Amino acid sequence: MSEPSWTVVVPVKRLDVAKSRLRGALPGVPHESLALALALDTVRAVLACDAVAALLVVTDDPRVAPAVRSAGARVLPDVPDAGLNAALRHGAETAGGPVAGLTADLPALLPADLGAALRAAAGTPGVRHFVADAPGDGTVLLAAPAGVPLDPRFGAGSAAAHAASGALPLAGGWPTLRRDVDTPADLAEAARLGLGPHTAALAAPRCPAAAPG
Ligand SMILES: Nc1nc2c(ncn2[C@@H]2O[C@H](COP(=O)(O)OP(=O)(O)OP(=O)(O)O)[C@@H](O)[C@H]2O)c(=O)[nH]1
Ligand SMILES: C=C(OP(=O)(O)O)C(=O)O
Repeated sequence: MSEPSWTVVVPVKRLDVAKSRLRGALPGVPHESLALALALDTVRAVLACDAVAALLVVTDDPRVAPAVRSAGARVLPDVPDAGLNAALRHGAETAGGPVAGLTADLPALLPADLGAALRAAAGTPGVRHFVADAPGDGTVLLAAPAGVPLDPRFGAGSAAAHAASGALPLAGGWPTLRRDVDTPADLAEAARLGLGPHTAALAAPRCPAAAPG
């Protein structure tokens, strides 16, 4: 087993305003419960990854903080109303050392996929690396070695923005890492990969109606 060395920073937005593109994805399931489940399944996989030394969750949400703390993460208060990149910078500057920013919407994430990507990111010293999302235009992970600022450029078109900033794309497959969930279609794709327990509990098909007759 490789020596864990990475601190992973996972920002989680306040649940009442998070994942707006997912609203209505699971009829009858409160939206905040789904947003929380996505984050908890992400956190669970990060904490089970053998390349991760520590997990820092950047959040102000009163439901998220105790839940991720009890799972084993350290919690850092968010930078109020400053956005995802500010939250990532804040976490990375607090963490120090090799640091990887990760989105909190990866409910199918497997520790093995994350570990493989982090080990690949350690391959070229002194350089930042990123993992694009499944469509290839967004980013799910941005890794910086010790002494190199994370310099996050998450948002629309972030894969090109990270490449333009000098970060190198990591070309591994890692389907469960690349499958972030922004829309109901993304959630269906993630379900095909296999959801973590928190999201699966909400997304599991309702008991089929009793067969007629
Ligand atoms: N702490 C913190 N986390 C954020 C912030 N903005 C986004 N995130 C997190 O970053 C991850 C990826 O961002 P998005 O996919 O854009 O999430 P989102 O903004 O909740 O989604 P939409 O409302 O659908 O755009 C999500 O897991 C969010 O929880 C922020 O301002 N602060
Ligand atoms: C945060 C990102 O995008 P999205 O909001 O689509 O997850 C990103 O890919 O950098």
